[in-house]
Amino acid sequence: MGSSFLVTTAIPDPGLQLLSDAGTVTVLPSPPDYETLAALCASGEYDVVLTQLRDVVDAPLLGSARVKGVSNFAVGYNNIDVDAATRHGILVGNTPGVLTDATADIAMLLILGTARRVVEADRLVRDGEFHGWEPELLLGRDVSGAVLGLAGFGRIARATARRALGFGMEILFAPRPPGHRLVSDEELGEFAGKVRQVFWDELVERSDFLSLHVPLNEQTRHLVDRAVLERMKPDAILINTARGPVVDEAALVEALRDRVIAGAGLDVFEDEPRLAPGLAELPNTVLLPHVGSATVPVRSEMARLSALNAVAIAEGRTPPHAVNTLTGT
Ligand SMILES: O=CC(=O)O
Repeated sequence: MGSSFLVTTAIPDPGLQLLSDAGTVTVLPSPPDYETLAALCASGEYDVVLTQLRDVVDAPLLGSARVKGVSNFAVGYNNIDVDAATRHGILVGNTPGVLTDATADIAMLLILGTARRVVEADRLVRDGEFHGWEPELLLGRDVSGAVLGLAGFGRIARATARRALGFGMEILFAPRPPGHRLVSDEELGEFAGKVRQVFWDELVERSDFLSLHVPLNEQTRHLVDRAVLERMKPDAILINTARGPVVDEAALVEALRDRVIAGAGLDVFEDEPRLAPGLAELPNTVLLPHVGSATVPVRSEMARLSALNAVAIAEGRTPPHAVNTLTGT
């Protein structure tokens, strides 16, 4: 008998095909609420559940779950309590690598879009307010020569650095702030001599654009709070393509309103899909609906990887990308 898969939200080709080649697939008609997902996972009917970022897979759910694995359709897995999964002998898969460039493109787009006021400019044209070339219409700021500060220096931060170097930016980074292991010159590889490693405080104070590339965990939740925003340059712009809760969004709205910093480019929000009150009304922001990985080829690769992870876990093989290992189970 083949394996049995629960898919909380339909995924693109070839994901569902790979799953159905390996067994029975149940795709839920709409995203499940927490109780529904917990009950389905506890039913014993499924070998692996294929989840989305909005599916909360916490310790109580995992405690009652009768599944071999959870395959997340994302590189981030802050929606899953991985320690609890490990304790209960449940493997967790994710989809790293395939979305690195697409997400770095969105970081660069937000840098350019905030610098050159693209949302305001687009609105002006659509509103019929473009009356011809003017010397002082919608003046923005230069990206070339500006300091880009990268919080974190993993795959997506490096891909962003690669792009930003092409735009003539000066690049600083702080590895996984606050206060994490420094990156050796050897590990810098292609970036040796091109980017400079600094401590978190210097990164905050020197960046013209501060771009966040850290995973969400207890160390990084509200990493950017009012105190950090106040230490940024008054003309600095905050870019977030990582996870919303890394920023205290209410404090950000206040800081943008009070001109403590100049702008923000956000692809992620603290309580998606809700926005902090006031955020949508601020002109000095570019707001995207969490589309870092949203290209046709990337979503298809994510579907392939998450399905391969699910099938491998169901069949008792090592998945291509697991974020935990089970020893002694
Ligand atoms: O945010 C998207 C992801 O983690 O893949």
